[in-house]
Amino acid sequence: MDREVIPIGDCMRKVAIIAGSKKTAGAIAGQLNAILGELITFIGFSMHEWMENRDDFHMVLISTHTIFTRHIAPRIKTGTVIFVIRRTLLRKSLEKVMAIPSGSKLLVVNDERDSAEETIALLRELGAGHIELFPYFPGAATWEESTVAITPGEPELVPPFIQQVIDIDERVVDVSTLVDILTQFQLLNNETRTMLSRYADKIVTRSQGIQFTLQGLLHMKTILQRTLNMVQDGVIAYDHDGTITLFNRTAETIFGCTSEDAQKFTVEGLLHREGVDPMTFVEEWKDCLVHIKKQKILMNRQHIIENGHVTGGVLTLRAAKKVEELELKLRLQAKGYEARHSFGDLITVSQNMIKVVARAEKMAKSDLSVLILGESGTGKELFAHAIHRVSQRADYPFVAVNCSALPDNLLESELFGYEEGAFTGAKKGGKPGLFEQAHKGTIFLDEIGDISPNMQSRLLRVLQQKEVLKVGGTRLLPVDVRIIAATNRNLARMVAEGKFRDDLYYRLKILQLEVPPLRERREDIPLLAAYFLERRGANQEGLEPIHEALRRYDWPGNVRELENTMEYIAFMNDGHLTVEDLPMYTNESAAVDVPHEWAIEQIVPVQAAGIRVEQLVLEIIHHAKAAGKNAGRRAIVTAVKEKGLMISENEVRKTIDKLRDAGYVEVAAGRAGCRLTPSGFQQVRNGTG
Ligand SMILES: Nc1ncnc2c1ncn2[C@@H]1O[C@H](COP(=O)(O)OP(=O)(O)OP(=O)(O)O)[C@@H](O)[C@H]1O
Repeated sequence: MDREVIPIGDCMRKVAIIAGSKKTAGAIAGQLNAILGELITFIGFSMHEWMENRDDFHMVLISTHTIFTRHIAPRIKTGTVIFVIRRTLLRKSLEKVMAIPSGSKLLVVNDERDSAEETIALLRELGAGHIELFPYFPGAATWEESTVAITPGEPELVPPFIQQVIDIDERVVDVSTLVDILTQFQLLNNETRTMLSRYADKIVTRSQGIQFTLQGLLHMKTILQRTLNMVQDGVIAYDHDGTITLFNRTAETIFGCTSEDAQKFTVEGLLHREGVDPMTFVEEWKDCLVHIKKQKILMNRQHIIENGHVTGGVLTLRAAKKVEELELKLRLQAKGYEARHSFGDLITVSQNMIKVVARAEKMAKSDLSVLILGESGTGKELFAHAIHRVSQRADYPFVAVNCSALPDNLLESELFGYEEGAFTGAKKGGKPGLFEQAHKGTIFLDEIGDISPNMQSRLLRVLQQKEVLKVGGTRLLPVDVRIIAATNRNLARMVAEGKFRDDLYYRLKILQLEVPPLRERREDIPLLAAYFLERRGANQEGLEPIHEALRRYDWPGNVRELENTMEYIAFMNDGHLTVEDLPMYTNESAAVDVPHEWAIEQIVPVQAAGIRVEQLVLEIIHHAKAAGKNAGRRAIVTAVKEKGLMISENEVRKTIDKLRDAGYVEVAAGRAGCRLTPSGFQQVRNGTG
């Protein structure tokens, strides 16, 4: 019958035991308290003592069916959880009975007829069919045919004519009743199951099913523990509330404590004791390096999930030796066969970019090819690394190839490898190709838009057939590689113009990611600038004047150009850096051009040309500085002339005074002349923009 479980907190669980006599009830309560007393309190009552409708117990256990039906049933409050206790014998007691010669006739002595008959029924049920048993209790008719009696702990009731008494001790509560009680209180867990199976070992379980299950559990746990003790890694299993359920020998060595001691802690508590932050426990751990007892330990954690819920987990711990292997792995990374960047390395606050990152993370989960489009320096390669790192291929190589860096024939032998003697200069024994090296991993083909038609068809074949043919080879080699390709070229247009194979294009672009240029996410500029400076440990002070200039610049070389600029600034910053010192303004080709409208054919006085003189002078100063020239009064007059305009030196002086008063220029002593302040620079941009 399905009953409701009892949802109550610890320490409040109270169970009444009702039996024929106070003595029996007390004995049963004593047994149960000895087994489950830490979790539940059991109190015994004689059936006469039990008051009608008591409601201060969560459960009532009754010693026999007869007592329940004849005496107690009408006196129990509706809704109370009731069980009739099943009792059995200790294993050693049954062994005594089984040793009695077949055909013997024995009395079974108890305090009441019912009890004596129940004991006989129990002995029969437990397999004592080889002897004849007769009930005996105080007041029963004397019957002297037998000289041997069996009694469950009541030798004082044995009649005097009996010569031998076999005391089979008090009956004990059967494990099936314990299971019922624990289930009802939702207390059936790994710990109580282990306790039950130990108990079941001592008694003769009345339910064979339960006996087998529990013995099986104990047996399995023993085998598991033995097996885990042979494992070289430390293994710790724990249940939903962190209680440690298994702790193997290596774990004992690592933590310097016995499995028994460890099991007094929760897994978090144990790690905390070693100074490992249990907060990191929220997520799954993978190759997490921690220090336990001054030893480098590599820790992995996996959740155990049952029916969609985390019901526990397993921690594995690897000692220093394995860590060395990881260091070897890191050395491999340096060779370029492992992804160095993850999504965490991608700095952005741009909503636009955040969406691209979210798409990339989604794409990473699939195993399809990815095509990453974007201008040079936008972070395409960074995306490729990050995608690999969270993909199912993360534990295998990540091989990056820049397709435009090598001539066609070299790229071919790099990608596909070659057989010995394939061409003059080919290495003895041949060479494996990068596809082969990337087996089970990812190959990143950067600048895919630059590959020749021959390479396009070879690549297409690899994608279609998942096999590579080495240069000079005849044997097809199966490879399992995911391709991530990237280009800053307009592949769709190249396809339309017949410069890129459409079949290859469509295979590559199954998943397509477009990384926006930096000028379309200017909000990222200050963040990236600070990040690059910080990465170099550079002084970030005194750079306020140039922040606006950085934000306004178009960054044709995108994040890479910004990174280089910040490297330059980190090196140059002496606290007096100005906008004019920035590389993009000192490099003439990249400097802000003087706008077209200034270019007037004839020599005309500036005022007559209707030109804003201040703006023109600002432009000229800026242009001169960007070209690395000085911007004194004379130079400005000349520059104005070159534009077909006319201005006197006096006018230039007055204009400069005005500009200085407005805070747009600073006038240096000597030949250096004027230079723009940040607001002067902004004024130039406003005027030209
Ligand atoms: N969002 C970002 N956060 C931090 N660093 C970035 C970011 N985007 C790019 N970078 C850095 O900028 C540099 C250029 O990025 P990357 O090489 O990935 O660009 P790319 O688009 O592949 O360039 P190309 O097309 O020239 O190969 C790298 O050093 C990269 O780490």
